[in-house]
Amino acid sequence: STIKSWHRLRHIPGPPGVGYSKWWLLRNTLGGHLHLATKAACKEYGPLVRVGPNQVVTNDPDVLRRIWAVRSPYKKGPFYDAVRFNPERDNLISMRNDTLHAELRAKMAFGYGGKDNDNLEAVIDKEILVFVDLLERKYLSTATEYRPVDLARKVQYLTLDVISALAFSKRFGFMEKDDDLYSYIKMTEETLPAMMFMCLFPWLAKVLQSKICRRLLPSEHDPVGFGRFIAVAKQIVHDRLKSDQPKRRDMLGSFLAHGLTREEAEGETLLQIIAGSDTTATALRTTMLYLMSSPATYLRLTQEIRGAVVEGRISSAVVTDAEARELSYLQAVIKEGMRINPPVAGTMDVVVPEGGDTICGYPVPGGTEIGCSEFGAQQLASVFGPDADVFRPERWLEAEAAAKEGSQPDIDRLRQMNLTWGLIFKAGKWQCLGKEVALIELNKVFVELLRRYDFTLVNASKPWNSKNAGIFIQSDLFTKITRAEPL
Ligand code: HEM
Repeated sequence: STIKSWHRLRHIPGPPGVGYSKWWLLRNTLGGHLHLATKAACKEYGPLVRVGPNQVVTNDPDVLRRIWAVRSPYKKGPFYDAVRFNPERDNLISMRNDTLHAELRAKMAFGYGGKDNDNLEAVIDKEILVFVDLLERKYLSTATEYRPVDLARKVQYLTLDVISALAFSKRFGFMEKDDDLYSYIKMTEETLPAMMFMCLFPWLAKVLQSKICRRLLPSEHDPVGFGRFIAVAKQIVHDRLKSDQPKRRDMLGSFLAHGLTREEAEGETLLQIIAGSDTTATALRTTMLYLMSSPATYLRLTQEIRGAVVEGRISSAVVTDAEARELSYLQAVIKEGMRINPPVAGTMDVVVPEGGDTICGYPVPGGTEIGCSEFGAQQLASVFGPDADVFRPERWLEAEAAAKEGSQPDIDRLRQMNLTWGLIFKAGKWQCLGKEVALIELNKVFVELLRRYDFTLVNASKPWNSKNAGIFIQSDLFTKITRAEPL
C-alpha cells in the first residue's frame, strides 16, 4: 500500500521521501517551523507541492480562495479531528460537516458582527487603558531606572482580558494580576504542539478522545492550564443561564438569543478565548518587533500618530476605530505586520472532493488532503513585489496611489494584494468570525501605545522566541519602554 499511495500523487513535485511517509511533515511540525518549510518548498517546487503520502500544499491565492469558497465542494479533513477541545462535541473550527457548521455559524454571526454588542469599542477602550496603567505602574524605564518587559507575554494578558470582557462581560483580570492566571498561557503553549502532532496523525486524536483514554486529555477537573479554562467556560455559561439577563447584549448573550444550546455556548466560549487571544497577540507582537527593528518605519508611524493627536484628529482618551482607519500609514503597518507573520499558519487541510480536481495544472485525485502555505501566499513576489520577504508598509501606499491613477493593471494588482492578504483570516465558508473585532483592537492598541511611549528592543541579536504550532508560541520579546519625547 506504500507503493500504491506513493503512486497516486507521484506526478506532483515535492521534497524527497514525502511520498512514502509523513516524516517531512513531522520533522518540520516538531521543530515549530512547518510554516517556513512549506513556504520554501513552494518556492523550490512550484505552487502545488506534495508534502506527504496523501498531502499536498499550495501557496496559490486563487486556488485557496476557490477551495475555501462558500459553495466549494471541499470539506475540512481529518486534520480537524485533533482541534476538538471536548471529545464529545465539535466547536465551530473542528466541525467537518458543512451543513452543521453553516447552521452554527449563522447563529453566531450577529454576536461577532457587533450588531448585538453595541459597546464593543467602549469595552476594548477600557481594557487598553488598563494595559496603559499596567505599563505606567511597573514597566516604564527612566534615566535612572531600567525596567525591561517581556512584551510578548504582556500583550497576551491584554488580548485575553479584551476577549473575556467582550465575550461574556466578565474579564479574566490577567492585567491586574500581571500573571499567567491558572498557568493558562504556559499550559496552552505546552498543549498546542501535541495538538499539531495529532493533526498529522488524526487516528491518534480519535484514540485519545475515546472513553478509555480521555483522562489523558486536559479536563475541567484540572486545577490549572487548558483544562481549567474548560471549567471556566462552563461556569460562565452556567452563571449566565441562571442570571436574570441571560441574553444581555454581549457575545454570549447574542449566541444564546440566537439559539445556541448550553453545550454549544460552552464550546464556543472556550473557542473564543483560544481563537481570539493568541492570534491578536501575535499580530501585536510581530508588528511591534518589526517596527522596533525598522527605524524609518517606526519614525514615520509615530509621526503620523503623534501628529494626529496634536492636530486634534484623535478626539478622546482612546482613539476611535473610525479615526484610526483615517491614518493611512498605520493601516499599511497593520497589514504589513500580519503579512510578514500571519498569526495562523497551520496548513488547515481540506479534502479534494470525489472525482478529483485540477490544481495548478496537476490532476489531483479525490480524497487528497490539500493544505495552505500561508507564509508562502503572503510573501509571493508575484503579488507583493520582488521584496515581498521584507517588512515595508510603503508597498501598500504605493499600490493604492498607483491604483488611484486608474490604470487597469494597477487596479488589478491592488485588488490581488488585498484579496491575498484577506486569506490571513481564511475565507469563504470558514472565514474568521473575529476579523473585525481583531482589527478594531489592533487599530486602537498601536495608536495608544505609540502616542505615549517609545519602544526599544533589548536584544536586537536575539529579539524573541517564536515557534509555530498552528498558531504561534512567542516569548521573550524583551523591550525597554520610555515615555515618548514630545514632537
Ligand atoms: C489577527 C487576529 C486573527 C487572525 C489572523 C485569525 C485567523 C483565523 C483563521 C485563519 C481562521 C480559520 C481557522 C480554520 O478554519 O482552521 C479563523 C477562524 C475563526 N476565528 Fe479568527 N483570527 C483572528 C482573531 C480572532 C478573534 C479576535 C476572534 C474572536 C473574537 C476569532 C474567532 C474566530 C472564530 C470563531 C473562527 C471560526 C470560524 C468558522 O469556522 O466559521 N478570531 N481565524
